[in-house]
Amino acid sequence: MTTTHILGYPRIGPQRELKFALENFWQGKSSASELQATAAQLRAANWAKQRDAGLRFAAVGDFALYDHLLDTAALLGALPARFGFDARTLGLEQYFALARGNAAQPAMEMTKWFDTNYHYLVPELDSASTFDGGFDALFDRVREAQEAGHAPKPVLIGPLTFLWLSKSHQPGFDRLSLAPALSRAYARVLARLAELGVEWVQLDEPALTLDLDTSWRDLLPTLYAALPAQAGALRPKLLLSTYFESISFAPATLAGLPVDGVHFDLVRAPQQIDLWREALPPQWVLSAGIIDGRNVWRSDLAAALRVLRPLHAALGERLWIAPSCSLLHVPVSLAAEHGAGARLNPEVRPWLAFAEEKLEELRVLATALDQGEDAVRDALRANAEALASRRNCPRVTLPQVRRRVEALSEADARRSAPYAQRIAAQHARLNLPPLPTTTIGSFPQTAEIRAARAAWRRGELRHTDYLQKMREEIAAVIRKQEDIDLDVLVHGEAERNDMVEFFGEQLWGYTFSAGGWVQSYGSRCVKPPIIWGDVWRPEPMTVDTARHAQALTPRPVKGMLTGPITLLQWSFVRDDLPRDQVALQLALAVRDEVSDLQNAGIAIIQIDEPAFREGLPLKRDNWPQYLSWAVRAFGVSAGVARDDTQIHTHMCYSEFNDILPSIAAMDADVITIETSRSNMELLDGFGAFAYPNDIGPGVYDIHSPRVPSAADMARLLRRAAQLIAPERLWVNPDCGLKTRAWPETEAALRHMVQAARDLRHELQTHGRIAPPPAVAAEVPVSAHSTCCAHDCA
Ligand SMILES: Nc1nc2c(c(=O)[nH]1)N[C@@H](CNc1ccc(C(=O)N[C@@H](CCC(=O)N[C@@H](CCC(=O)N[C@@H](CCC(=O)O)C(=O)O)C(=O)O)C(=O)O)cc1)CN2
Ligand code: MET
Ligand SMILES: [Zn+2]
Repeated sequence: MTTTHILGYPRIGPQRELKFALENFWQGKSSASELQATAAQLRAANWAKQRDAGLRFAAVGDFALYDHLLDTAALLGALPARFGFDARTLGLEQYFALARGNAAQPAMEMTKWFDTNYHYLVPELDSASTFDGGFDALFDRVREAQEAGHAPKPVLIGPLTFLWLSKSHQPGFDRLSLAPALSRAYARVLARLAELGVEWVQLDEPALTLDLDTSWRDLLPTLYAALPAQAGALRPKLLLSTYFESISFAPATLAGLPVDGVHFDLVRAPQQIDLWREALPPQWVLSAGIIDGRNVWRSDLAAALRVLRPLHAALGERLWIAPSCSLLHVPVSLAAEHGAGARLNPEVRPWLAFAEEKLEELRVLATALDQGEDAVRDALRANAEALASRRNCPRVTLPQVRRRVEALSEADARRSAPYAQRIAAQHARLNLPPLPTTTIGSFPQTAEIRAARAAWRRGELRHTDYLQKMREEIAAVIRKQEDIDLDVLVHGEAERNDMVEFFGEQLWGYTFSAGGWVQSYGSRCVKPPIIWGDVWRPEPMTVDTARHAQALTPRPVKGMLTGPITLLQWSFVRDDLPRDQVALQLALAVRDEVSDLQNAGIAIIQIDEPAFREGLPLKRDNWPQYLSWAVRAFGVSAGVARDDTQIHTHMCYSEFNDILPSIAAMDADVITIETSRSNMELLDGFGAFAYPNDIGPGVYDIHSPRVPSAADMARLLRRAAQLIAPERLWVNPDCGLKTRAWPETEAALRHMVQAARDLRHELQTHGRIAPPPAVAAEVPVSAHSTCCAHDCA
């Protein structure tokens, strides 16, 4: 029989049960045992689903209360030393302190998992990291699954990926030196799993798909050296699992590792199978990741069978089939998308498969291989019909949209004058002081705002009443900003559920689930909208709101838009059109909005691109192509702005230095970026590269409720002023304030305005800004940048 399995299942729950259980626990509204009971129920339900779909194994270890990389660090006994915790006795309070910070320590750093919108906690290693003795939860989970009658297949981050994603802040320490100890720790974990009767373990090694340098490539055998060569008493069989790209190592290199099979992502990198078909070691299994784990489209089962049949003929039982990667990245089930409250376009619904439906696809594929296609004739026919209805749907392709994209010229993607000329026109129009202060767009999304939106969606609040409430909220934040004395205001984004979903809801070619939540980090989720057809903007999306906000104040209020690359990156995107084409369609929609905003008298328009870096391909060879179309798409959206319309962009969560020339080529008049967590280190790159336009380096971390002092922020600004000419410097927080509460927001902004005032005074009196005083031991903020700390509590 063909083995079917999954690399992991969503853990948030069909109704986001885990989110609410976590937030209740953090707020003291429920006990630890209630939280653990919810978690156990979710695991039991997930395993039952896997069994019902005929999967051979139940994935174990894919579930985590906060993050699975944190769980791996705990399992290995490799917790950040600065917390002083013993992994063997890790309690819930300590676990969440690592994830969210506590009074003594900022949280572990959080960053994006490869090219996804999932964020993991970055393990911190140093020369004292020993990996001896970790947290035992994984073994308990194995027993839990066994007791429920399942065959558990534990899922672990493999040693190479673990070490690659870890960081060390100890000067002069190279974490590569930890490889032998880490290898022994994995050997111990595997031996314990073998004792529990575990047959197979999946070691996730997505780092094998990256362009690693020689020192990292050479490390691979060392990292696997302590694992016994033969699967037997001391270790279970090992499936080396790779995803998101093709494996960057030659088959001969991997063939020497003591593993028993390999998993390939055949959705992102189907061509790699040709190389491996011949080279697969004779005892290994080949796990074909044939169903898209990153997107929501129903698979083409006939096409999948065309790939699988020859593999099945050649490999027999050594062929396994699976989704391309963990199903963590897709919503749980389409079951919630029927009946009352459903928002999905009914025409599009049959074209989709969320996690639960993907399990069923696996069952059909395996049955077709084992028993012949007749055994699943009806399912295959239904699949073919759904695909045909998608292919032939006249609403998917819109000739007028295609023509508009084709007609785009190079000039359309550029502003008509160079920055120097534009900025002069903008200074004349805006008349701002030096070091102008602003914020990134959103103000706290209060429970009241969300409740009003939920009531409106349920039909309990009339639309006009909802709109009126949002207008009142906007008026209140305008007054508040005037009172704080910010120079460039924002309307606060109260009316937006999410910066991507909000625009998707107003664009043609998009549809939305009612409950299609995907975990972004911890308890925070997103509901990515779905692009199924050609995109265009039927009418203005933000102009009324922008006009309303601007009418309330003489100060400039920024028009606030999400850029084409972020709209693309944070949506589920159609797979029947190249991404660059979808990006240009989105860019035209944003361009139309920019045009309408400036015609309505809005002088400053921000086009957010926080996902610009995230969209960068995993392999460097593919960077130039992406960067070229991504910069062009941004250029198309901004290119319509007149000289005296100031275009801002905003980026966060990014390692920008790799792509500075492209950021410069976007040619926004002002870029605001996240830098405070790295103590302005990020700005070194902008300084060295001589970034040409205005910059607002974030002066305070919005991920933590901590209120920085004016002196803290002045110190960062002084650093920034050494790298960027003061006349090009703006003063702003790192990112939007939607996850914060009002008291700390107001306090921090008042300090920020004070810091700007002080330095402005110094600049005007002395003609320069002095460097920051040398601090005896400057706290390396970057060493422990915080994450969502306390967001939800
Ligand atoms: N798409 C996206 N990706 C991003 C970011 C982002 O802002 N958007 N920011 C970065 C960090 N990631 C983040 C991801 C999520 C959230 C976040 O705040 N998520 C909220 C949900 C936001 C939302 O869509 N809210 C909706 C729906 C809220 C909701 O759950 N409503 C309840 C009922 C409402 C109530 O009574 O409270 C329901 O539907 O059941 C709204 O405001 O309308 C959450 O998990 O709590 C923040 C940052 C990177 N990636
Ligand atoms: C994740 S970037 C967020 C930008 C958006 N304008 C906000 O302030 O929330
Ligand atoms: Zn941001």
